Amino acid sequence: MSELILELKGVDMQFGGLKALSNISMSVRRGEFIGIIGPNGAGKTTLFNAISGVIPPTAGEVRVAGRPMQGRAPNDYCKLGVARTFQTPRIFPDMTVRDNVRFAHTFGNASGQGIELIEQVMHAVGMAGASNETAGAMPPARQRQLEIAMALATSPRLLLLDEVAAGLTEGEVEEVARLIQQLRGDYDLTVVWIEHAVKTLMKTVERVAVLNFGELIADGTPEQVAADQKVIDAYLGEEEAA
Ligand SMILES: Nc1ncnc2c1ncn2[C@@H]1O[C@H](COP(=O)(O)OP(=O)(O)OP(=O)(O)O)[C@@H](O)[C@H]1O
Repeated sequence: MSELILELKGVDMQFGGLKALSNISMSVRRGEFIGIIGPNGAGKTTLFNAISGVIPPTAGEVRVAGRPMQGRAPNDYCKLGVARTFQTPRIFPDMTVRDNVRFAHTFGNASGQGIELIEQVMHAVGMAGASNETAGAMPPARQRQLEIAMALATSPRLLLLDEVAAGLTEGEVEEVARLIQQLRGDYDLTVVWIEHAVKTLMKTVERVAVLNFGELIADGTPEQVAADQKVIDAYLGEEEAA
């Protein structure tokens, strides 16, 4: 069996009276490409926060590359090769694209890859020509691309993408999907991708996990998940009608 890069066991996230994640258990093998779908407020971003140590879970266990992550600092996640993007890009708006990527490389590149990685990742996401642009002046879709470049500059093994295709046209979403596929191969990544663009996501990923009201209601191949009545009732019926 191939190596498990991520394991969740009985993960809960309690926000006061709200249980945003409830007893989530799932594993991700090295090299897998997984999509996470579910209605608004289902707990998808909260799951990323739990996996990346941004908001550690209130119960249960997260393991990255076999190591228990409880009590670890965000830097430890980076050292173990976890990188993520945010729904609202977290970039330095007054800095240029290159300086943003350079920052990520300097402070997050635990495996010590040389500075040539900076130009390489900008090229990989199609931003080589924009390296001197001010990051905050770019449209949101470009800022998300920049965030992907920043994530890549940390030399990740596990890349968590949170709605990197939000607000794009169907054609653009397809382009993003192709880019992620390409990066996955080129950088030997395990990818977990949260996205509402279900049609493209289902065609792209190998496995889909579905959250609803903080519970994992399905986890399987896109075909299995698309045929699952619980998923259709909770999400897909509504998406198709939209
Ligand atoms: N830091 C927090 N404090 C309190 N409640 C939170 C916090 N973060 C998320 N929540 C709540 O947890 C629930 C899950 O939110 P989350 O953002 O994970 O959903 P989501 O599936 O990512 O939704 P969307 O598709 O709209 O991005 C929501 O009810 C949200 O309001």
